[in-house]
Amino acid sequence: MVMSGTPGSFARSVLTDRHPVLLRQVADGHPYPPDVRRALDALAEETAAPAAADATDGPSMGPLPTGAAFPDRELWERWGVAHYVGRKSWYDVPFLWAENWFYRRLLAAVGWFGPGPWQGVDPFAPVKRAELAGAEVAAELAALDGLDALAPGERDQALLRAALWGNRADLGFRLTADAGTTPDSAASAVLADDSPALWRHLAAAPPGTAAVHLIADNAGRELIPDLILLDHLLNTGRAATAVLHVKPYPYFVSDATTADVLECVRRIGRAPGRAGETGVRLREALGDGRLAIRTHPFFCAPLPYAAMPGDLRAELGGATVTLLKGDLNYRRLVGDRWWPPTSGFAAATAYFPGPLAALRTLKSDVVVGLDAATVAGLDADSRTTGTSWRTSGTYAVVQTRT
Ligand SMILES: O=P(O)(O)OC[C@@]1(O)O[C@H](CO)[C@@H](O)[C@@H]1O
Repeated sequence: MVMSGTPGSFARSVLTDRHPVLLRQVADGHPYPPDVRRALDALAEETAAPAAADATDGPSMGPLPTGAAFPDRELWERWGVAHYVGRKSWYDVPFLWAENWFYRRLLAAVGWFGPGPWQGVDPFAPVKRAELAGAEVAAELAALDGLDALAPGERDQALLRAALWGNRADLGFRLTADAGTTPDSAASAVLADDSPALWRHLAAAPPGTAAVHLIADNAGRELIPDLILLDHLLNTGRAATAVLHVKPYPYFVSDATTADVLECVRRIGRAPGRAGETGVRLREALGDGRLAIRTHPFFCAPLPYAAMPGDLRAELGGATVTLLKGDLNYRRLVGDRWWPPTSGFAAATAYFPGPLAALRTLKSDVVVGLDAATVAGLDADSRTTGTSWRTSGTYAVVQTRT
């Protein structure tokens, strides 16, 4: 199990380096009143790094307020709140637990669940909005015009790759990315690429039957290529229906919510050329139900997908394929554990209720399904550069179990 406070680990650095920066960014993002600012400061203090770099003690994880501000209490109780909250230090719990409770507490601090005037105001909206208005998004949408020049197979692959590398545009990752950790495009590589198997699997579905589910990760520059990929699958008949699973509330900085889906569809539709046409089709597909949005609460659980509840299991079990986007979904898919990187992907995901494909850039320590020679080469490179190949965002995987 990856723990939150292991000395020198990536997980610990998320708590000690990334979370304080994020709390400051949230406080600066909206003109929050003094009580919200005090609550954010209190969360920063409670979660601050222990004085010694190898210590895992410190204040225990604090509770949420009672009553209306904690409408999801029952769920969190089911997810294990009694084991950790009020009992364990932030640095002495599973990494997944620490991160998820942190984001849930952050939402409480800013009044997301209300009641009150800040109810439903996304604390991450300012950064999400800035990204959507940026030049990168405009350029990526304009690049769609070039797709006409490609052969159909190349077009498929270009759109899949866009969705894959879109995962690099994670606003949480960029909170602490610096010159030493900014992904180097020239060195980027897909370390395991099962995309041919994914395309074969989709082609094998009887015409007009395929249901493609996509468990989304980040909004903005990741969600746009995800939506474009889903439109492409619908438009070319490889999917009869598509289901987009997003978070029920703002989470992990830039994770997509329903509001973000609508913003992205609007942004795509406002673009000239092919992108604009895609935006029109996406609106139609949402309107006629070929593209559905789901917001299952389990997507905000501090647990691996092996623990998914029966209703979600049944829904994903009916998918022709489920595409899982991003790093956090990958951690939850294989279990947040120190797997040897050469462990089998199929074995780690055998419990999953249907065919699946993980599209993920590597931004945390967990990985499976790599060959030994690749791992040896990457380890040697990391020793030379001092930057871990597992967390730099330089590498990616497309792994399937069909
Ligand atoms: O899931 P994503 O957006 O690809 O990545 C999220 C991430 O960068 O943020 C978390 C740390 O804050 C980790 O789970 C992971 O490394």
